[in-house]
Amino acid sequence: MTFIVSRSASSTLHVLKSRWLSVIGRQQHTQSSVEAKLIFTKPPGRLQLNVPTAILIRAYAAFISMSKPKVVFVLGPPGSGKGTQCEKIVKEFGYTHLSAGDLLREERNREGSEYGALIEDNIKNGRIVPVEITCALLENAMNKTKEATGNDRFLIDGFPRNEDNLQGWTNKMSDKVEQQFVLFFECSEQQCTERCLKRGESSGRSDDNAESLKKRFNTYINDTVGIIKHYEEQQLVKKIDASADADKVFERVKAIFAEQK
Ligand SMILES: Nc1ncnc2c1ncn2[C@@H]1O[C@H](COP(=O)(O)OP(=O)(O)OP(=O)(O)O)[C@@H](O)[C@H]1O
Ligand SMILES: O=c1ccn([C@@H]2O[C@H](COP(=O)(O)O)[C@@H](O)[C@H]2O)c(=O)[nH]1
Repeated sequence: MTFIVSRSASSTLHVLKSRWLSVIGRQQHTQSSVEAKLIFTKPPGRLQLNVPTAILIRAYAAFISMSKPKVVFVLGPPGSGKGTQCEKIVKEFGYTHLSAGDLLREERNREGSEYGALIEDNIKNGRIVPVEITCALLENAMNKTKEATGNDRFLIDGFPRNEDNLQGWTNKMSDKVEQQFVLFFECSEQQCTERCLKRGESSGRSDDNAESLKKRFNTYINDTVGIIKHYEEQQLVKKIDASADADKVFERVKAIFAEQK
């Protein structure tokens, strides 16, 4: 018999966490015939339950999966409206928006960053920064958000963009997160370029110019499209026509998020 004494039902799973190793460490305790005694000691009453250990193990497995941050990747060509739609999703559905590009620009601007020059060189030329840098920035931002706000649902905007990104993320993060789906904004090069050039009149971005945009599109076609195909093969992609105005596009986005539990 395993005794688990807990102040309340809600804290029981946390108790289970600390007991998990000792429970599964002994083979006979994984048999469903072996019972664990759950004792809730929260006043005013004292509730005692006998629960098969196998059920506790399943509950704990569910708890572990529930407690993994949920991630939606947001992909599409430069200027397709990823950032614009992410802001709307944040307001309506309570996700935290993490733009890989914004995190890289922030790191580039950070005084003393050893990666500043390398990041700027890549951004200006529309190339992809090595995944070790981007993945570390993303993981750090996820942890900080979780700690500060408790929110563990993330829109990761503009990542993964190439094979190096995909491999690096898979190796380091795939066991730590629950991948919900990939939102893919489809929009023509001409329309996206027009949007970015217009944005360039005020954005101050070193890559919102015709020369950089040509390079960014080449990278998108040569590298990122393959990543979207990879997720399509896994039936993870939700494709959206992003050529309409932002509110119309959001109607389509909303329908996708509304069908998530
Ligand atoms: N549906 C839309 N119709 C017209 N303009 C849009 C639409 N969505 C976004 N924009 C404008 O286009 C520009 C690019 O949008 P946004 O920054 O959201 O795209 P993005 O995909 O995040 O771009 P990037 O990958 O280059 O960061 C912005 O100036 C934005 O206001
Ligand atoms: O995962 C990423 C994301 C971005 N970059 C670099 O930043 C620029 C700008 O990205 P936006 O998403 O348009 O803000 C992009 O062209 C890359 O150079 C990256 O390397 N890795």
